Amino acid sequence: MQLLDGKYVSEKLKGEIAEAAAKILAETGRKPHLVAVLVGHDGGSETYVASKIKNCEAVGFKSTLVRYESDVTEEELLGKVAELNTDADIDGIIVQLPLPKHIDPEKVTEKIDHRKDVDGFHPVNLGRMQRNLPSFIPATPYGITLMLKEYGVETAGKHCVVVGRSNIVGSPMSILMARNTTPGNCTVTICHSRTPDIKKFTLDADILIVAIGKKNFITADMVKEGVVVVDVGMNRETSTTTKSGFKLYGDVDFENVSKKASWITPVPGGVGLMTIIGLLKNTLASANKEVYK
Ligand SMILES: Nc1nc(=O)c2c([nH]1)NC[C@@H]1CN(c3ccc(C(=O)N[C@@H](CCC(=O)O)C(=O)O)cc3)C=[N+]21
Repeated sequence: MQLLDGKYVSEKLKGEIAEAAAKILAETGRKPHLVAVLVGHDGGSETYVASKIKNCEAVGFKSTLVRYESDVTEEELLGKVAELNTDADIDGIIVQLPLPKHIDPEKVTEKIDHRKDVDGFHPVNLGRMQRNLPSFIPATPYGITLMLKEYGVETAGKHCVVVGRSNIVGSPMSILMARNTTPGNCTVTICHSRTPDIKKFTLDADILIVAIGKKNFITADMVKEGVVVVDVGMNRETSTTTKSGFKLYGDVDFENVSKKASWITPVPGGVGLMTIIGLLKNTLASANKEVYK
């Protein structure tokens, strides 16, 4: 088993991103600027947004955190997004998901100017990605492709099984792995809650990407020898042994599945760290007007 090490890859790519940001600063006198909007106090979201902000600062980006209480109205939030859209100093806007039930995430996602949509969730970006046109690619799937590329994992002609069909991971991931790109050119199967026998598909996977949100969902009997495993699970449980009071678990029984895998991502230290890199790279591309003029 070889580790797909998110810590190693993310540190390396952060170095490259920091160099590019320094170049922008030298040439234009400005820094790439990300605005993150956080609604409410959900522990996970707060941690992830804090990590995004911290990493922006680490690579020389400007970042702004906009906070609302969970009783903010949809109207107020949409108004804020409209204001951020027209602010010329802002390159990227993300609204952290999930949002409280009274706010429609689709409305918020579509309100963000697709030219500043560094989460890559806007329908324009999703459509452009599917057509292999320049676009912002959702941060987690983007980070996963960067990881596979860094380790030179072969994907062409392989059977890639994606477990989960969410808008932010499973669905865009399946598009990326089927595209005529590197990584890509896979035969892709998407499994979800209505797939009667998921094991039948996972057992045939050369590459298995799991984003379903259930601790230890993938066990060793569900995979074949030599499989490449990407664990997108971020299952937080309270813990008395960690200083944060939480412990993070993936969707894969790492201890046993790793014995059969050729490559595998750990949790933490895998995909989560690469998500940050995807976001930073999108923000950099926006500042450089690489996707939209
Ligand atoms: N609009 C929006 N964009 C997102 O990109 C988005 C979102 N909403 N909602 C929630 C998910 C989740 N997410 C993570 C980011 C970083 C880590 C991360 O840094 N993980 C570290 C450690 C985390 C820890 O220890 O708690 C790791 O896996 O090693 C994880 C998860 C972004 N998301």
